[in-house]
Amino acid sequence: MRQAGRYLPEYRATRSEAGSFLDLCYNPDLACEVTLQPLRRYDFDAAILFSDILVIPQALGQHLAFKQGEGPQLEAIRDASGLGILNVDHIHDTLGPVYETVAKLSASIPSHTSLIGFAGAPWTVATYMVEGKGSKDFANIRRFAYGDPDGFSRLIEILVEATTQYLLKQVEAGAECIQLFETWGGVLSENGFERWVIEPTKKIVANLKAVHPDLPVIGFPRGAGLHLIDFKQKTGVDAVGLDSGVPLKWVAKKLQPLGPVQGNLDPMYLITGGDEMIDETRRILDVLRDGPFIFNLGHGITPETSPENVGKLVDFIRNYR
Ligand SMILES: Cc1c2[nH]c(c1CCC(=O)O)Cc1[nH]c(c(CCC(=O)O)c1C)Cc1[nH]c(c(CCC(=O)O)c1C)Cc1[nH]c(c(C)c1CCC(=O)O)C2
Repeated sequence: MRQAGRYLPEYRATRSEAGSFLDLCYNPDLACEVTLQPLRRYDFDAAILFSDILVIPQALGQHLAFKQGEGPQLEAIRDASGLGILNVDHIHDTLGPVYETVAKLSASIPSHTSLIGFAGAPWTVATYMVEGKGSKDFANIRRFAYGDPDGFSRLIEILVEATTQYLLKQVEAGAECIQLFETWGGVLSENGFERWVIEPTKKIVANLKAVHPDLPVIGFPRGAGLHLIDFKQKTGVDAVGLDSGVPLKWVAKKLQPLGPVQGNLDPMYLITGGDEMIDETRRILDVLRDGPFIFNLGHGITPETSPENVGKLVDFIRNYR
């Protein structure tokens, strides 16, 4: 999950030194610094590369900006006629600084800390490319995907290719594990989920494993609900990230026997804190402790999070028996 960010004063300071959020993503020294900041405070077991899932559309040639308070803005591609601006051949020209960040991190994180590289999964990245920004109803992308599946699959194929190349370079630079963020998989119909979430993820996992058979890959299909079993079995991911809504007794019975799971504290508990945060964390650990399990949040940390509560959470988990 996202662990760096605006909840930390030292992140806000480094971000203003960098200029903008994207300047920070493409500045290897400063991106390395913000990745290390939460590790210094909390000594997490893993570090996640600081970058963003939207560097891929940008590297493919789509204009991207992050406007203060408004999130990402892209020039929307609403149908297949818009795909001509995308070019997979030169993505590393833009993404080079990200690989440099990974290499720097690999040299500077403690030896007991794992380094996670990441990318957005194709469907989720495509939502921003087609909607042009964050969306509430995903009407434009569903219209494109359902109305012109062949045209839409060209976009997904471009993303499968670019994402594979991007992740292979991250691994070459020192990433020890990969997480694929499928934040918006839950908005699709049953067939849509199969075609636009499971199929492309399966291809990326196969492409990565063809070169690095032992590379651990975590899939995080947020909002996937009952699709989680299919997702785990068909895509070939090693572990599955759980959003905060997934019922854990069901996970312990049906999903955890298939492989490690990761999750799923609602990040809002890091704002509210107190006994409620500890009780909810204990519940998660109690239900999932008997199988392979990585404690995590159910979604990224928010800017309003209290850094002190993160410390309390980590202490509780470290001392849990
Ligand atoms: C959908 C998505 C994005 N980015 C990401 C996702 C998938 C995971 C999820 O659902 O949260 C993934 C992501 N984004 C970021 C990371 C880095 C990981 C880390 O260092 O913790 C990761 C893994 C940095 C970031 N990416 C972003 C921030 C906040 C930027 C800032 O400093 O203002 C960070 C730290 C910005 C971002 N990036 C994105 C949006 C919609 C926004 C705006 C929302 C906001 O402003 O909080 C796209």
